[in-house]
Amino acid sequence: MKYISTRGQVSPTGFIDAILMGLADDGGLLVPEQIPQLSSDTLKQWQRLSYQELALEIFSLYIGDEIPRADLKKLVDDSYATFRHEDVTPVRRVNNGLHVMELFHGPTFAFKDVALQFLGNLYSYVSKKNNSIIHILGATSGDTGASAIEGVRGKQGIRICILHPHQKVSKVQELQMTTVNDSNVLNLAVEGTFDDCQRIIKELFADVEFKHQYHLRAINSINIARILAQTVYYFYAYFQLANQGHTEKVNFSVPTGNFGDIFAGFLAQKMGLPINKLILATNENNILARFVNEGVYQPGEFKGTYSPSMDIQVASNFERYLFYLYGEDSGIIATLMEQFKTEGSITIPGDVLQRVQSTFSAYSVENETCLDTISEYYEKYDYLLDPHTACGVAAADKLMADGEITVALSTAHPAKFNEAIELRKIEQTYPKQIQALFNKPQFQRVVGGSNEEIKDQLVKFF
Ligand SMILES: Cc1ncc(COP(=O)(O)O)c(C=O)c1O
Ligand SMILES: N[C@@H](CCOP(=O)(O)O)C(=O)O
Repeated sequence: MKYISTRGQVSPTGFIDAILMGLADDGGLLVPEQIPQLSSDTLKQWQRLSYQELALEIFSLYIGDEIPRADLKKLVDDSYATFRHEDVTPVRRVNNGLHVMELFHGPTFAFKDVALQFLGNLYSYVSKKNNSIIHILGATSGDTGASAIEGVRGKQGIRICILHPHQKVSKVQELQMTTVNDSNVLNLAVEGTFDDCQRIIKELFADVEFKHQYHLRAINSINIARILAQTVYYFYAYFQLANQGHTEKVNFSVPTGNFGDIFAGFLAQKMGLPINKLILATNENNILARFVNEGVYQPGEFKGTYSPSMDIQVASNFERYLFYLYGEDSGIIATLMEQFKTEGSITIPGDVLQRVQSTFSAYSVENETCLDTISEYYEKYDYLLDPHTACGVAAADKLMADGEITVALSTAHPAKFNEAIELRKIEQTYPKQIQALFNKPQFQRVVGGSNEEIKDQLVKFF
């Protein structure tokens, strides 16, 4: 399998080079040259596979023989051995129409572990095998950072620097990142928003000379490995339901910020998974919901919400979706992204919007609705939702039709976001791994948001 850029100016490249490249060198995003197509026979054969077996099959399609199968199997097995649930991403029935897929059974209690345990091990494998230098630079609104650090802390040959918006992540997220005292980890708390952090790292990755000189690698969902790993659980959820006799198409409701998770669902659908609608749920930072409902992609005003990990205006994977929406025409994408840069918005015509709406429906969840949903599900079903998951569940309740089955992605454990939960006077017991964080010293540097200051920190650290 080769990987190409959404902007068409990078020669097709193999899987490992694509992972190491992260952001494409022309500023676009890497996508597979062809999306593998699965027959209904293959889907049937995969229906009884374990999570690990399924991951191995899906990764093999995208990696080919670049990694020997036995090595890939070991990478997969090691990556999911750290999960606390034997099904890795179990699906629970909540009521007749709604099932919740719990993606938070990994080491940092968020869905990011599913991909970042794998990517951490993959980087370690590549570093040893090819003698590559791995200097990771990432931006986080809280979960990616903690998960990426956990995936590589203490690993030989790897250093990681994570930018997070100072005092705009939850207390537990901050502790998960900043109580790590391994010498290969640097936490920079940026005075600004997540969008500022993401813009800085994208600009540093786009400075190809700097990127190559310091061997910068990505762990955010601009890295195609993240998307591929997140595709697996859509299949696994569908198979878990099929094994219970639900063979009809299902909806997936996805709390969305950077458009990585829902893009993984879109990719699964393009591979042949019988998905009805992808329900895109945002919080009050609703650029993507407005796009799906009105056809205009234009950042609004930043709002701090109860689901801080989705406080995102500019979605880094949106370009990948536009690429498929416009028939894989990299010329159009380069023009649209240039237009977004200069004019600050993209508007699509009515016929294109109809295509968007045949795949997605979208709902923007207000702060109070998010809390109401947490209270309602706790009281009615004795099930505690984290505020991000609550956005997905609220959107599913609003948008799914009678008789449909929807899987809502539960992207984080509620213990990570007690700031929201306690507003509804719900008392939760923290898992012991989270409780233990409160007694540890923190290590982070608070920095301003200029590229030069960050560069300076990186040069000293790497
Ligand atoms: C808990 C949680 N839910 C949902 C999201 C949104 O996912 P994505 O950015 O892939 O759209 C994030 C951040 O990525 C998150 O941390
Ligand atoms: N919500 C994310 C933001 C970064 O998203 P990514 O999927 O591109 O890594 C976070 O928790 O950091």
